[in-house]
Amino acid sequence: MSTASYPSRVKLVDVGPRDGLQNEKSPVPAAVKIALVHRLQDAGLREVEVTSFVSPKWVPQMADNAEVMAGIQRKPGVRYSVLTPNLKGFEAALASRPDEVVVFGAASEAFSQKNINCGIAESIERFAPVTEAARAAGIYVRGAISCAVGCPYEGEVAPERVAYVAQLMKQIGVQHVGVADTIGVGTPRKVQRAIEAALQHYALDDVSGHFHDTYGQALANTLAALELGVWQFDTSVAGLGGCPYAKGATGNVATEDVVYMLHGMGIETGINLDKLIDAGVYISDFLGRKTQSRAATAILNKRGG
Ligand SMILES: CC(C)(COP(=O)([O-])OP(=O)([O-])OC[C@H]1O[C@@H](n2cnc3c(N)ncnc32)[C@H](O)[C@@H]1OP(=O)([O-])[O-])[C@@H](O)C(=O)NCCC(=O)NCCSC(=O)C[C@@](C)(O)CC(=O)[O-]
Repeated sequence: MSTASYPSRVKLVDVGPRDGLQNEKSPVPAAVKIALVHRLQDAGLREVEVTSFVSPKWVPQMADNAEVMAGIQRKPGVRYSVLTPNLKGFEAALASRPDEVVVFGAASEAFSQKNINCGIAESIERFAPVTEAARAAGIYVRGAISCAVGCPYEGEVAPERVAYVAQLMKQIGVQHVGVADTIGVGTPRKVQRAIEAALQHYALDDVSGHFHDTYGQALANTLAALELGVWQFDTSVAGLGGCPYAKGATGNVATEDVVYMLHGMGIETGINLDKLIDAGVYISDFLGRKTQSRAATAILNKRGG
Protein backbone atom coordinates (compact mmCIF):
# COMPACT_ATOMS: atom_id res chain seq x y z
CA MET A 1 0.00 0.00 0.00
CA SER A 2 1.26 3.46 -0.89
CA THR A 3 2.37 5.66 1.99
CA ALA A 4 2.93 8.80 -0.12
CA SER A 5 0.85 11.81 0.80
CA TYR A 6 0.27 14.33 -1.95
CA PRO A 7 -0.51 18.06 -1.87
CA SER A 8 -4.25 18.75 -1.96
CA ARG A 9 -3.87 21.56 -4.49
CA VAL A 10 -1.48 22.04 -7.37
CA LYS A 11 -0.64 25.12 -9.41
CA LEU A 12 0.09 24.62 -13.08
CA VAL A 13 1.86 27.23 -15.17
CA ASP A 14 1.01 26.73 -18.82
CA VAL A 15 4.18 27.40 -20.77
CA GLY A 16 2.61 26.50 -24.12
CA PRO A 17 2.57 30.01 -25.63
CA ARG A 18 6.32 30.38 -24.88
CA ASP A 19 8.05 27.02 -24.52
CA GLY A 20 5.44 25.37 -26.71
CA LEU A 21 5.66 27.73 -29.65
CA GLN A 22 9.25 29.05 -29.52
CA ASN A 23 10.53 26.26 -31.73
CA GLU A 24 7.84 26.41 -34.42
CA LYS A 25 9.46 26.98 -37.80
CA SER A 26 6.52 28.77 -39.46
CA PRO A 27 5.50 32.06 -37.90
CA VAL A 28 2.53 31.84 -35.56
CA PRO A 29 0.69 35.19 -35.73
CA ALA A 30 0.50 37.23 -32.54
CA ALA A 31 -3.30 37.06 -32.74
CA VAL A 32 -3.17 33.25 -32.47
CA LYS A 33 -0.83 33.41 -29.48
CA ILE A 34 -3.11 35.95 -27.81
CA ALA A 35 -6.18 33.80 -28.49
CA LEU A 36 -4.38 30.82 -26.98
CA VAL A 37 -3.59 32.76 -23.80
CA HIS A 38 -7.25 33.83 -23.60
CA ARG A 39 -8.40 30.24 -23.95
CA LEU A 40 -5.99 29.08 -21.29
CA GLN A 41 -7.09 31.69 -18.79
CA ASP A 42 -10.74 30.93 -19.56
CA ALA A 43 -10.00 27.27 -18.82
CA GLY A 44 -8.88 28.28 -15.34
CA LEU A 45 -5.10 28.53 -15.68
CA ARG A 46 -3.87 31.01 -13.10
CA GLU A 47 -0.44 31.49 -14.63
CA VAL A 48 0.64 31.55 -18.24
CA GLU A 49 4.21 31.88 -19.51
CA VAL A 50 3.47 34.11 -22.45
CA THR A 51 6.68 34.89 -24.32
CA SER A 52 10.37 35.65 -24.05
CA PHE A 53 12.40 38.80 -24.46
CA VAL A 54 15.37 37.19 -26.18
CA SER A 55 17.24 37.95 -29.36
CA PRO A 56 14.94 37.69 -32.40
CA LYS A 57 17.95 36.39 -34.33
CA TRP A 58 18.21 33.44 -31.94
CA VAL A 59 14.49 32.74 -31.50
CA PRO A 60 12.53 34.46 -34.30
CA GLN A 61 9.20 33.02 -33.14
CA MET A 62 9.28 35.19 -30.00
CA ALA A 63 10.04 38.44 -31.85
CA ASP A 64 6.43 39.58 -31.38
CA ASN A 65 6.80 39.50 -27.57
CA ALA A 66 5.61 43.06 -26.88
CA GLU A 67 2.72 42.78 -29.34
CA VAL A 68 1.51 39.56 -27.72
CA MET A 69 1.76 40.97 -24.20
CA ALA A 70 -0.08 44.14 -25.27
CA GLY A 71 -2.88 42.17 -26.90
CA ILE A 72 -3.84 40.09 -23.87
CA GLN A 73 -7.01 41.08 -22.06
CA ARG A 74 -5.82 40.39 -18.56
CA LYS A 75 -7.99 38.47 -16.23
CA PRO A 76 -7.83 39.33 -12.53
CA GLY A 77 -6.02 36.66 -10.57
CA VAL A 78 -4.02 35.45 -13.56
CA ARG A 79 -0.26 35.96 -13.62
CA TYR A 80 1.62 36.53 -16.87
CA SER A 81 5.29 35.61 -16.98
CA VAL A 82 8.01 36.22 -19.56
CA LEU A 83 11.60 35.09 -20.02
CA THR A 84 14.31 37.73 -19.58
CA PRO A 85 17.87 36.40 -19.91
CA ASN A 86 19.63 39.74 -19.44
CA LEU A 87 19.05 43.38 -18.58
CA LYS A 88 18.32 44.25 -22.19
CA GLY A 89 15.51 41.68 -22.20
CA PHE A 90 14.22 42.85 -18.84
CA GLU A 91 14.18 46.50 -19.90
CA ALA A 92 12.29 45.57 -23.06
CA ALA A 93 9.84 43.47 -21.03
CA LEU A 94 9.12 46.15 -18.45
CA ALA A 95 6.70 48.09 -20.66
CA SER A 96 4.66 44.88 -21.05
CA ARG A 97 4.04 44.78 -17.28
CA PRO A 98 4.80 41.12 -16.61
CA ASP A 99 3.85 39.78 -13.17
CA GLU A 100 6.87 37.57 -13.19
CA VAL A 101 10.14 37.28 -15.08
CA VAL A 102 12.15 34.14 -15.61
CA VAL A 103 15.93 34.03 -15.72
CA PHE A 104 17.06 30.78 -17.24
CA GLY A 105 20.30 29.09 -16.38
CA ALA A 106 21.51 25.53 -16.67
CA ALA A 107 23.15 22.83 -14.60
CA SER A 108 25.36 22.08 -17.59
CA GLU A 109 28.06 24.44 -18.85
CA ALA A 110 27.70 23.29 -22.44
CA PHE A 111 23.95 23.85 -22.53
CA SER A 112 24.32 27.27 -20.94
CA GLN A 113 26.79 28.21 -23.70
CA LYS A 114 24.54 26.95 -26.50
CA ASN A 115 21.35 28.38 -25.08
CA ILE A 116 22.34 31.80 -23.80
CA ASN A 117 25.85 32.23 -25.19
CA CYS A 118 27.66 32.25 -21.84
CA GLY A 119 28.79 29.85 -19.14
CA ILE A 120 27.09 29.35 -15.76
CA ALA A 121 29.16 31.91 -13.83
CA GLU A 122 28.62 34.60 -16.45
CA SER A 123 24.92 33.78 -16.65
CA ILE A 124 24.60 34.53 -12.94
CA GLU A 125 26.38 37.85 -13.51
CA ARG A 126 23.80 38.66 -16.19
CA PHE A 127 20.87 37.54 -14.00
CA ALA A 128 21.92 39.54 -10.95
CA PRO A 129 20.98 43.00 -12.31
CA VAL A 130 17.78 41.56 -13.80
CA THR A 131 16.81 40.15 -10.42
CA GLU A 132 17.66 43.36 -8.64
CA ALA A 133 15.74 45.53 -11.09
CA ALA A 134 12.74 43.21 -11.16
CA ARG A 135 12.46 42.99 -7.41
CA ALA A 136 12.82 46.77 -7.11
CA ALA A 137 9.89 47.05 -9.53
CA GLY A 138 7.84 44.54 -7.50
CA ILE A 139 8.12 41.82 -10.13
CA TYR A 140 8.57 38.25 -8.94
CA VAL A 141 11.68 36.45 -10.20
CA ARG A 142 11.68 32.78 -11.08
CA GLY A 143 14.79 30.90 -12.16
CA ALA A 144 14.86 27.91 -14.47
CA ILE A 145 17.60 25.31 -14.08
CA SER A 146 17.81 23.54 -17.42
CA CYS A 147 19.39 20.12 -17.91
CA ALA A 148 18.83 19.24 -14.26
CA VAL A 149 19.20 15.52 -14.94
CA GLY A 150 20.70 15.28 -18.40
CA CYS A 151 22.26 17.44 -21.09
CA PRO A 152 22.27 16.92 -24.86
CA TYR A 153 25.98 17.81 -24.92
CA GLU A 154 27.35 16.55 -21.57
CA GLY A 155 25.16 13.51 -20.87
CA GLU A 156 24.12 12.72 -17.30
CA VAL A 157 24.10 15.69 -14.91
CA ALA A 158 24.81 15.14 -11.21
CA PRO A 159 22.41 16.56 -8.58
CA GLU A 160 25.37 18.53 -7.14
CA ARG A 161 25.31 20.66 -10.29
CA VAL A 162 21.67 21.54 -9.63
CA ALA A 163 22.48 22.41 -6.01
CA TYR A 164 25.36 24.60 -7.23
CA VAL A 165 23.17 26.62 -9.62
CA ALA A 166 20.33 26.82 -7.09
CA GLN A 167 22.77 28.22 -4.55
CA LEU A 168 24.05 30.82 -7.02
CA MET A 169 20.49 31.83 -7.90
CA LYS A 170 19.57 32.08 -4.23
CA GLN A 171 22.60 34.31 -3.57
CA ILE A 172 21.47 36.86 -6.17
CA GLY A 173 17.87 36.94 -4.91
CA VAL A 174 16.03 34.72 -7.39
CA GLN A 175 12.83 33.86 -5.52
CA HIS A 176 11.88 30.49 -6.98
CA VAL A 177 13.61 27.78 -8.99
CA GLY A 178 12.17 25.42 -11.55
CA VAL A 179 13.97 22.12 -11.92
CA ALA A 180 13.88 21.44 -15.65
CA ASP A 181 14.38 18.14 -17.42
CA THR A 182 14.98 19.87 -20.73
CA ILE A 183 15.45 16.74 -22.83
CA GLY A 184 13.09 14.48 -20.91
CA VAL A 185 15.68 11.83 -20.06
CA GLY A 186 14.89 11.82 -16.34
CA THR A 187 13.26 8.97 -14.52
CA PRO A 188 11.46 9.34 -11.17
CA ARG A 189 14.33 8.68 -8.75
CA LYS A 190 16.76 10.87 -10.70
CA VAL A 191 14.24 13.67 -10.84
CA GLN A 192 13.69 13.38 -7.09
CA ARG A 193 17.45 13.68 -6.50
CA ALA A 194 17.56 16.82 -8.68
CA ILE A 195 14.64 18.35 -6.78
CA GLU A 196 16.19 17.47 -3.43
CA ALA A 197 19.32 19.27 -4.60
CA ALA A 198 17.30 22.43 -5.29
CA LEU A 199 15.60 22.00 -1.91
CA GLN A 200 18.99 22.38 -0.22
CA HIS A 201 18.71 26.08 -1.03
CA TYR A 202 15.01 26.77 -1.59
CA ALA A 203 11.90 26.06 0.46
CA LEU A 204 9.38 23.57 -0.90
CA ASP A 205 6.97 26.39 -1.75
CA ASP A 206 9.64 27.95 -3.96
CA VAL A 207 10.50 24.97 -6.13
CA SER A 208 8.65 23.70 -9.19
CA GLY A 209 9.05 20.94 -11.76
CA HIS A 210 9.37 21.40 -15.52
CA PHE A 211 9.42 18.07 -17.31
CA HIS A 212 9.65 17.40 -21.01
CA ASP A 213 8.14 14.16 -22.22
CA THR A 214 10.68 13.04 -24.81
CA TYR A 215 11.04 9.56 -23.28
CA GLY A 216 7.46 9.31 -21.99
CA GLN A 217 8.57 9.82 -18.39
CA ALA A 218 7.11 13.23 -17.64
CA LEU A 219 3.91 12.12 -15.93
CA ALA A 220 5.81 9.63 -13.78
CA ASN A 221 8.31 12.36 -12.96
CA THR A 222 5.48 14.69 -12.01
CA LEU A 223 4.14 12.06 -9.61
CA ALA A 224 7.63 11.56 -8.18
CA ALA A 225 7.90 15.31 -7.55
CA LEU A 226 4.44 15.35 -5.95
CA GLU A 227 5.66 12.65 -3.59
CA LEU A 228 8.28 15.10 -2.35
CA GLY A 229 5.54 17.68 -1.78
CA VAL A 230 6.25 19.80 -4.87
CA TRP A 231 2.96 21.45 -5.85
CA GLN A 232 3.92 23.72 -8.76
CA PHE A 233 4.61 22.51 -12.28
CA ASP A 234 5.16 23.93 -15.73
CA THR A 235 3.10 22.11 -18.32
CA SER A 236 2.23 22.79 -21.93
CA VAL A 237 -1.21 22.64 -23.50
CA ALA A 238 -1.42 19.85 -26.10
CA GLY A 239 2.16 18.91 -25.13
CA LEU A 240 3.44 21.61 -27.48
CA GLY A 241 7.08 22.39 -27.68
CA GLY A 242 10.74 21.69 -27.71
CA CYS A 243 13.86 23.72 -27.11
CA PRO A 244 15.77 25.17 -30.09
CA TYR A 245 19.05 24.25 -28.33
CA ALA A 246 18.11 20.67 -27.42
CA LYS A 247 17.78 18.81 -30.72
CA GLY A 248 15.04 16.18 -30.78
CA ALA A 249 13.61 17.14 -27.39
CA THR A 250 9.81 17.11 -27.46
CA GLY A 251 7.36 19.30 -25.61
CA ASN A 252 6.59 19.54 -21.95
CA VAL A 253 4.20 17.13 -20.36
CA ALA A 254 0.74 18.00 -21.68
CA THR A 255 -1.28 20.15 -19.29
CA GLU A 256 -4.36 18.03 -20.08
CA ASP A 257 -2.60 14.81 -18.99
CA VAL A 258 -1.44 16.33 -15.72
CA VAL A 259 -4.89 17.77 -15.00
CA TYR A 260 -6.51 14.40 -15.75
CA MET A 261 -4.10 12.65 -13.38
CA LEU A 262 -4.41 15.22 -10.59
CA HIS A 263 -8.21 15.37 -10.71
CA GLY A 264 -8.31 11.58 -10.69
CA MET A 265 -6.22 11.70 -7.51
CA GLY A 266 -8.59 14.21 -5.92
CA ILE A 267 -6.04 17.03 -6.23
CA GLU A 268 -7.50 20.43 -7.11
CA THR A 269 -6.12 22.56 -9.94
CA GLY A 270 -8.92 25.05 -10.57
CA ILE A 271 -8.80 24.03 -14.24
CA ASN A 272 -11.74 22.97 -16.37
CA LEU A 273 -10.42 20.00 -18.35
CA ASP A 274 -12.99 20.30 -21.16
CA LYS A 275 -12.17 23.94 -21.79
CA LEU A 276 -8.46 23.14 -21.60
CA ILE A 277 -8.91 20.43 -24.22
CA ASP A 278 -10.67 22.98 -26.44
CA ALA A 279 -7.68 25.30 -26.06
CA GLY A 280 -5.42 22.41 -27.11
CA VAL A 281 -7.62 21.69 -30.13
CA TYR A 282 -7.50 25.35 -31.11
CA ILE A 283 -3.71 25.52 -31.24
CA SER A 284 -3.24 22.01 -32.64
CA ASP A 285 -5.66 22.79 -35.47
CA PHE A 286 -3.79 25.98 -36.20
CA LEU A 287 -0.48 24.11 -36.33
CA GLY A 288 -2.08 21.39 -38.45
CA ARG A 289 -1.16 18.53 -36.16
CA LYS A 290 -2.72 16.31 -33.56
CA THR A 291 -2.51 17.03 -29.85
CA GLN A 292 0.28 15.22 -28.00
CA SER A 293 -1.99 14.79 -24.98
CA ARG A 294 -3.16 11.23 -24.43
CA ALA A 295 -6.01 12.31 -22.14
CA ALA A 296 -7.20 14.91 -24.66
CA THR A 297 -7.04 12.34 -27.47
CA ALA A 298 -9.09 9.86 -25.45
CA ILE A 299 -11.69 12.44 -24.46
CA LEU A 300 -11.91 13.82 -28.00
CA ASN A 301 -12.44 10.29 -29.33
CA LYS A 302 -15.24 9.82 -26.83
CA ARG A 303 -16.77 13.18 -27.74
CA GLY A 304 -16.63 12.20 -31.39
CA GLY A 305 -18.78 9.24 -30.91
C1 LIG B 1 20.50 35.35 -24.25
C2 LIG B 1 20.95 36.03 -25.52
C3 LIG B 1 20.09 37.25 -25.78
C4 LIG B 1 22.39 36.47 -25.33
O1 LIG B 1 22.94 36.72 -26.59
P1 LIG B 1 24.39 37.31 -26.82
O2 LIG B 1 24.73 37.14 -28.25
O3 LIG B 1 25.34 36.79 -25.80
O4 LIG B 1 24.11 38.82 -26.49
P2 LIG B 1 24.97 40.07 -26.79
O5 LIG B 1 24.81 40.92 -25.58
O6 LIG B 1 26.36 39.72 -27.26
O7 LIG B 1 24.20 40.74 -28.03
C5 LIG B 1 24.15 40.17 -29.32
C6 LIG B 1 22.93 40.68 -30.05
O8 LIG B 1 21.74 40.25 -29.40
C7 LIG B 1 20.99 41.38 -28.99
N1 LIG B 1 20.36 41.05 -27.69
C8 LIG B 1 20.99 40.74 -26.57
N2 LIG B 1 20.07 40.47 -25.62
C9 LIG B 1 18.86 40.66 -26.17
C10 LIG B 1 17.55 40.52 -25.68
N3 LIG B 1 17.29 40.15 -24.43
N4 LIG B 1 16.53 40.74 -26.52
C11 LIG B 1 16.77 41.11 -27.81
N5 LIG B 1 18.00 41.25 -28.33
C12 LIG B 1 19.04 41.01 -27.51
C13 LIG B 1 21.98 42.52 -28.90
O9 LIG B 1 21.35 43.75 -29.02
C14 LIG B 1 22.87 42.20 -30.08
O10 LIG B 1 22.16 42.57 -31.26
P3 LIG B 1 22.95 42.98 -32.61
O11 LIG B 1 23.81 44.14 -32.19
O12 LIG B 1 23.73 41.78 -33.03
O13 LIG B 1 21.84 43.34 -33.55
C15 LIG B 1 20.86 35.07 -26.71
O14 LIG B 1 21.75 34.04 -26.47
C16 LIG B 1 19.48 34.51 -26.91
O15 LIG B 1 18.55 35.21 -27.26
N6 LIG B 1 19.32 33.17 -26.70
C17 LIG B 1 18.06 32.49 -26.85
C18 LIG B 1 17.75 31.81 -25.58
C19 LIG B 1 16.36 31.16 -25.62
O16 LIG B 1 15.37 31.84 -25.80
N7 LIG B 1 16.33 29.82 -25.43
C20 LIG B 1 15.10 29.11 -25.36
C21 LIG B 1 14.41 29.38 -24.04
S1 LIG B 1 15.15 28.49 -22.66
C22 LIG B 1 14.26 27.07 -22.61
O17 LIG B 1 13.44 26.81 -23.46
C23 LIG B 1 14.47 26.19 -21.43
C24 LIG B 1 13.38 26.29 -20.36
C25 LIG B 1 13.39 27.68 -19.69
O18 LIG B 1 12.09 26.11 -20.92
C26 LIG B 1 13.60 25.23 -19.28
C27 LIG B 1 14.02 23.86 -19.85
O19 LIG B 1 13.17 23.11 -20.36
O20 LIG B 1 15.21 23.59 -19.79
